[in-house]
Amino acid sequence: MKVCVVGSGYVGLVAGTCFAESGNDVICVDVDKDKIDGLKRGVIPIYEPGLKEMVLRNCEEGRLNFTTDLDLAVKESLVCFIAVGTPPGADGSADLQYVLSVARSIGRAMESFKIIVDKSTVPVGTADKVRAAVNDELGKRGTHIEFDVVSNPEFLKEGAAIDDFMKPDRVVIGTDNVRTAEIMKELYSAFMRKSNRLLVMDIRSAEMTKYAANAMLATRITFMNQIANLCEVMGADVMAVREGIGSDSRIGYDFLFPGVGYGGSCFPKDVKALVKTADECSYDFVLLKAVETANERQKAILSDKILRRLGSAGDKPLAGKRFAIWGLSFKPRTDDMRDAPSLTIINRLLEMGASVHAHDPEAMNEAKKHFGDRISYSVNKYDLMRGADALVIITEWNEYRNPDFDRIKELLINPIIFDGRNLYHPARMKEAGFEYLPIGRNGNVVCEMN
Ligand SMILES: NC(=O)C1=CN([C@@H]2O[C@H](COP(=O)(O)OP(=O)(O)OC[C@H]3O[C@@H](n4cnc5c(N)ncnc54)[C@H](O)[C@@H]3O)[C@@H](O)[C@H]2O)C=CC1
Ligand SMILES: O=C(O)[C@H]1O[C@H](OP(=O)(O)OP(=O)(O)OC[C@H]2O[C@@H](n3ccc(=O)[nH]c3=O)[C@H](O)[C@@H]2O)[C@H](O)[C@@H](O)[C@@H]1O
Repeated sequence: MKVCVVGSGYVGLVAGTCFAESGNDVICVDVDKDKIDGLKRGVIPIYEPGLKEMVLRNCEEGRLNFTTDLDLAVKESLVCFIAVGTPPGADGSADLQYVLSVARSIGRAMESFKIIVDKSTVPVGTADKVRAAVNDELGKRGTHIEFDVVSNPEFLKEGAAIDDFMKPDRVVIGTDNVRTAEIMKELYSAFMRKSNRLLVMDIRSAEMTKYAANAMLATRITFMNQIANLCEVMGADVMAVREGIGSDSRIGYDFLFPGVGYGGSCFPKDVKALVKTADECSYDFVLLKAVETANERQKAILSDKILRRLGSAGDKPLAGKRFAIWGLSFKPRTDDMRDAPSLTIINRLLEMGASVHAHDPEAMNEAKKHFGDRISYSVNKYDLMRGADALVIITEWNEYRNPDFDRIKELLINPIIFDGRNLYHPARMKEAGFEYLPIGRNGNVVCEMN
């Protein structure tokens, strides 16, 4: 099938590449000329495991192409995906300017029947706006061409994007047209081997499904963060509690890891957008508003602990203190720093007068865009600890899981570790001579917890 994907970011590039991998002819479009020029030379603009190899292979075999020429891509394709950003506007609602601008461009370019698929995360009712924008452009041209608008939200996770796309738990197709549903089923058939859960539903339900999924996951994480905070005061251990509740098949173990608050390009903005959608309909979504507030507080948990343990009086209570940071990206296996908790935590440490020295396996270039030379960076994860007052763990990269603790103890001024991701066993850290401050753990757990 001939497919174009407009927007070659995390979602568009992964979707386009996976569609090419399953034998389709795909053109990925972007307005960013540098990005497209780079992709043509095999330079992948993001870090996503497995993506580079797959892009190179499909380009070489001629099924995957890159262009800034949207007109040409649209003319040559039956299915046109919109996969551009929907960032939060000033009031928290999803900013649809990029989606609607692409819809207009498609309306100006199309010469035959098209299936226009909205893959960006968009509020309920956006498909109607896309349809109106395309019709408006066709009207300006004084022409009538049939087209269909489909909602096909994406559920991939960064860091596991290819696997999530090729082996999805489900694919959601929102359409009111049976023939279009069949074409979409054919396009996705290669990915339906793990589960045959291709769910065809009405467009508005498909649009809502995406927000409901992200809001549910954000709520679940927030719930666990609050349980962890309570465990800490009550002397319980949140990792034992996780085992205890996760074993109930109605609850399950996934997405119950407490930490420094959820971040990333989607949970924060999608929770905000859903609250805003509800507000616009005069529905007070109290639960999600509380989730947002609780998550903001959670991002301050680590810096609050640091302040309590190492702070002094005055308006710069951490002046003269030096911190080694492990992990900058919002989660492991990505270089994405959009809404990363590390931004809040590090800014807070800097405001309190501390100096910050950071390591991340992939995100240091991204971090430089945010912090510039206000912090220093180290490609070696131990060097930055020399003379530091404590180690602060923000992101759970695998390479931090079994470090050389003797070396850490030698380098730090104080053997203190503030762990925002509960990577180590508290009892063992105590034996090793560390003062270990995880999230919601008491160190009395005798058995190993996963
Ligand atoms: N990042 C993720 O893990 C996921 C994102 N989503 C949703 O997918 C959408 C896209 O997200 P990302 O891929 O992360 O965004 P991104 O920011 O990585 O990529 C968007 C791309 O669109 C391009 N673009 C903007 N306007 C354009 C235009 N008029 N024509 C052509 N290209 C244009 C930009 O240059 C950029 O390369 C958002 O709605 C997001 O909420 C959904 C699931 C997962
Ligand atoms: O709409 C999106 O963009 C995507 O958002 C999330 O994916 P992503 O943001 O890539 O990453 P997650 O693994 O979901 O992590 C999000 C945040 O939650 C945090 N998290 C996750 C899981 C957990 O148990 N605890 C926890 O604190 C992570 O550290 C991270 O900050 C969803 O998981 C995807 O299904 C969705 O498609």
